[in-house]
Amino acid sequence: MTTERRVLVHADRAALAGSVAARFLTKMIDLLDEQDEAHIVLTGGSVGIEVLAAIAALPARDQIDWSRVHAWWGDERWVPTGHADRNEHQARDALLDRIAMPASNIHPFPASDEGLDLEAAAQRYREELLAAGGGDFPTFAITFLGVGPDGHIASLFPERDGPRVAEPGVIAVHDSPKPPPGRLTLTLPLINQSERIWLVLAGADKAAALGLALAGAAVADVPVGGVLGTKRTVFFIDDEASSEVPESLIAPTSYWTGAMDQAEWTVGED
Ligand SMILES: O=C1O[C@H](COP(=O)(O)O)[C@@H](O)[C@H](O)[C@H]1O
Repeated sequence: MTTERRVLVHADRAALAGSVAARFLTKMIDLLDEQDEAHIVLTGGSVGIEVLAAIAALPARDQIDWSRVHAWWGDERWVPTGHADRNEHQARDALLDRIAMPASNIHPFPASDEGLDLEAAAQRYREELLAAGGGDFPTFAITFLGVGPDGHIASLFPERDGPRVAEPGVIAVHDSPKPPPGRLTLTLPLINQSERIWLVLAGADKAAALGLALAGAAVADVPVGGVLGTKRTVFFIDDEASSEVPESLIAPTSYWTGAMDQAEWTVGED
């Protein structure tokens, strides 16, 4: 376990998405050289989906054996199958429909039209995770998280019960302050079992939450402050989001250096 959190600042959100996409593909190629399969966790949110689209745009995506990759989600909005607000729907549109990942490797949360209530849906996702991990939760190689202006991650919102849940698992959320009110989310202890957590956020409206989180604000008030992967925790941000980040936390960064169709980028250790 490392308590180190790195902040990599990019000129703008397009540079950020391209840089994260390139790092992701590089890391996946390395991981799949070392292990049979990898479980990844996707996020919704504006930058999270832009990152997925940037991955889809890189030719290096075809160097990944996607049959050895399993995709999960950190949270989902309680709306029907195919609804435009579903994080699953947006991720399929941006990336999953464009790569050769087998359908059985894609693990969306249940949707609101599947005949389950929120609690039963959370339980079903928990069971699916445990089955994939052979009785334990799978080890997530890379977990993407967006961050809301209020400091929420996944569907763990400030001043709600979710960030206080102390057990690794999946919970139902009935009172999300951001619509829709019903959601499903991994708990913070389960998110923190991820080897690498890559937070992606951009825009001046995220700067205050990020600054508070890095300054050690209480997790119940600023949930993103409680995020810590077992190997790496990296905040990929744009310049606008960086205004309240202490200088000492900003790593000498690696910026995207090439056009989206070139395999040219500089990467640090992830
Ligand atoms: O509702 C959600 O919002 C957050 C952040 O979204 P953003 O558009 O402000 O970047 C996202 O991380 C989460 O997965 C999603 O359900």
